[in-house]
Amino acid sequence: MNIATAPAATDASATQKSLTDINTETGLAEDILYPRMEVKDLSFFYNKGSEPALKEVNMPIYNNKVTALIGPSGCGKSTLLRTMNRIFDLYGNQAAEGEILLDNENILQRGLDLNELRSKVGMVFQKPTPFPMSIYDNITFGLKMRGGMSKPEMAIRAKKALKRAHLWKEVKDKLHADASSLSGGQQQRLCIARTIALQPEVILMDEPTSALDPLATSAIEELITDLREKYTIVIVTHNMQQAMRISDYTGFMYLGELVEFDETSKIFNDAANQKTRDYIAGDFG
Ligand SMILES: Nc1ncnc2c1ncn2[C@@H]1O[C@H](COP(=O)(O)OP(=O)(O)OP(=O)(O)O)[C@@H](O)[C@H]1O
Repeated sequence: MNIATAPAATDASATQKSLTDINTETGLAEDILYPRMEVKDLSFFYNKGSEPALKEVNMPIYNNKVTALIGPSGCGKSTLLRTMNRIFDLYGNQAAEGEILLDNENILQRGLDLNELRSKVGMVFQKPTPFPMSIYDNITFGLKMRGGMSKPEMAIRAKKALKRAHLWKEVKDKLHADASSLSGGQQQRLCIARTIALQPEVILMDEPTSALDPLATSAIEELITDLREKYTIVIVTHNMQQAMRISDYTGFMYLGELVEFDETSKIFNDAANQKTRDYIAGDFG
């Protein structure tokens, strides 16, 4: 495995592709691993001056990998996820300290264009949240808001996003039907398609399958595994089996701290920290 630091990026589409390198032993081209995002000494306060919900968290988010955040209820998983596209800016009394670098730029800096940030760092929530409009309009809504795209271009982008979200075949004949007519699992794939249509660099997922049945869950898991080719994904999950199945890296959190971060196989088979081992073994949580 090759590890490199993130290249300074000026063009999102250019950095969307993973860099490749030639493995000197095998002679084959392979991806270079680098942190697409880096969380540095991050502390987060829901109320200024109160106990922090995150305590000096440091963590890389590697490009074109799935990173899972696990830990007992209330340990700060969702809080960490939400700092990564500054959803917390929606509420006045909250504060973050430290840095989160996205392609070497600190996204916590003042004056950052939050709409631009959120189109680079998309988010999928626990419950499917389709807009009250047609399937097609759900996909093109963000594109229209952003502007600069013709109708035919938008139609091509929408089709691509629906295909990539494994939904095209199921909806191609009813694109103008109301999104609420879809099943829960289809609605969640629609929300993923809506996020993908904006071509983000990173996709954040907050327990995206917890409201779905096992069949819909496995469709989303398969989709996440596919999406990794093009996107960097961070997922919060309560489901240990799911973290094992779909993630490359796992961070175990406890009481606002990132206790351990490593390759998923290491965390689940040979964690360095006793607390992590106890949690994985189901001793608490
Ligand atoms: N809006 C809020 N205002 C004040 N405190 C909050 C708020 N949201 C979360 N917290 C607190 O921040 C801490 C971390 O919460 P967070 O939701 O990030 O945990 P979590 O690990 O995602 O939990 P769960 O697995 O139950 O979703 C908890 O102590 C929680 O009570």
